[in-house]
Amino acid sequence: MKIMKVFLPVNIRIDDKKILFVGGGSIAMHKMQTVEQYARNITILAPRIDDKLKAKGFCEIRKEYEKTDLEGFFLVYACTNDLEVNRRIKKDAEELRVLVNVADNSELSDFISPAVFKLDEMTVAISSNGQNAKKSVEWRNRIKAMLQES
Ligand SMILES: C[C@@]1(CC(=O)O)c2cc3[nH]c(cc4nc(cc5[nH]c(cc(n2)[C@H]1CCC(=O)O)[C@@](C)(CC(=O)O)[C@@H]5CCC(=O)O)C(CC(=O)O)=C4CCC(=O)O)c(CCC(=O)O)c3CC(=O)O
Ligand SMILES: NC(=O)C1=CN([C@@H]2O[C@H](COP(=O)(O)OP(=O)(O)OC[C@H]3O[C@@H](n4cnc5c(N)ncnc54)[C@H](O)[C@@H]3O)[C@@H](O)[C@H]2O)C=CC1
Repeated sequence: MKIMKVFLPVNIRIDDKKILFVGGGSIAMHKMQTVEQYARNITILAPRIDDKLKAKGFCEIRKEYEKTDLEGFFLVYACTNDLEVNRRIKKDAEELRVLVNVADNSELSDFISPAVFKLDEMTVAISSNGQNAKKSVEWRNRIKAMLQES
């Protein structure tokens, strides 16, 4: 029998760590909106990077992914539109002990992204164990509205 995936909620320290996004399209942009509220040491690696991502001024590497690109990174988000490349990133990251999020497959991910509301030092982070992202967003929005009322 296949074991069900389980994700432990943790707050992981990243101020002294490097984060890599492989792929610079709409999903990378989407994830960046949360990550950039916490991290500055971000690198985007892709042959083509969307203008909106470029405007953020993070480090850019304009090339196709290869295994050595992972060296020195703590977290990697595999966000290319090539599912085979995303799987290769997963395999390489495992070998190099880099924690990986595979945008198209939470089953292959070491970590997933919760729905976040941040206000100064306070954070609310909602997850559905990767099973119902829409519901996570809905809960986050309700809690956010409630907090903004009070
Ligand atoms: C596993 C995970 C990815 C990961 O992190 O690995 C995942 C997977 C999937 N998302 C899907 C759909 C959508 N996801 C969003 C948006 C967000 N998704 C996020 C997280 C996660 N989504 C992780 C699990 C989190 C958890 O545990 O709950 C948020 C919270 C955070 C972030 O991405 O940064 C971010 C809100 C950002 C914000 O607002 O702040 C919207 C738009 C919306 O609702 O606004 C749609 C509807 C699109 C539409 O219907 O058009 C589907 C398709 C099936 C389905 O419809 O459910 C899958 C399944 C799959 O791809 O396997
Ligand atoms: N987790 C989620 O919530 C969702 C995830 N997805 C998945 O996210 C992935 C990305 O989708 P989009 O951002 O919309 O695609 P996109 O087409 O906007 O961007 C793709 C990016 O990948 C880059 N890329 C392609 N091949 C590469 C390689 N060999 N090395 C490095 N970079 C490479 C491109 O240059 C581009 O920057 C897809 O696999 C899709 O299935 C899609 C919807 C929801």
